[in-house]
Amino acid sequence: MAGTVVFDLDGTLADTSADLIAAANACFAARGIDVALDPVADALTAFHGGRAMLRAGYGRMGSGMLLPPGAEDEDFPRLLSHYGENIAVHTKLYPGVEETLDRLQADGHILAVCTNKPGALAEALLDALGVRGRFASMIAADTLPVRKPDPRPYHAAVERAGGRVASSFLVGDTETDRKTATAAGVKVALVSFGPEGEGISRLAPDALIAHFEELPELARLWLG
Ligand SMILES: O=C(O)COP(=O)(O)O
Ligand SMILES: [Mg+2]
Repeated sequence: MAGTVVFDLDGTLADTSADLIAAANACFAARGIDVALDPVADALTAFHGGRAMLRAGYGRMGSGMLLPPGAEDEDFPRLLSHYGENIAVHTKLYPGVEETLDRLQADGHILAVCTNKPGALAEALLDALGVRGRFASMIAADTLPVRKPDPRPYHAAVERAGGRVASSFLVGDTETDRKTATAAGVKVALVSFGPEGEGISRLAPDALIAHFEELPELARLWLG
């Protein structure tokens, strides 16, 4: 019996860190803040989203610099707009993603995306990477009034894809994904090829995957 495999986007399907960081750095430059996040060292922060990157940058400002009130709320839309215009300059699918999606579909599984990226950006990115058509549904940060780790976006991703939550699991990369799966009552596989490496096992995922090639076997085990 086939089931539904739900994927997180940033840090799971695609390494978006360099383009996300470039967008944050453009905001710091526009403000005259002499701070730049590093695409490799700060990748973990990038996978926690735009606001996390802005806060990290502000936190590294010299003590002589003052941030005006509301700076983050002003910079966030600026970051999103810069990012939207440069969404797939450096971004790539992780190794084996396309072959694995092929395999999962050939095994009869339904594929879905549940991301905390704004919907327009998530659509644009999946299109640019040539994989939008693989996913029967895509629930983003602004599709519903709530986002991950609330379980509702996950449930909606499975249901809108035509699947059943009881026969589904999540593939993700952060604590948000771990919490989402727990709240949704499903298993989670966390990837260990991200910036935290095998350290991500601290979140006690039901499985740790070092490569996408491991997923079809896991799907057979968990979904039948
Ligand atoms: O953009 C974010 O906040 C994270 O996006 P993700 O849920 O696809 O990892
Ligand atoms: Mg992620």
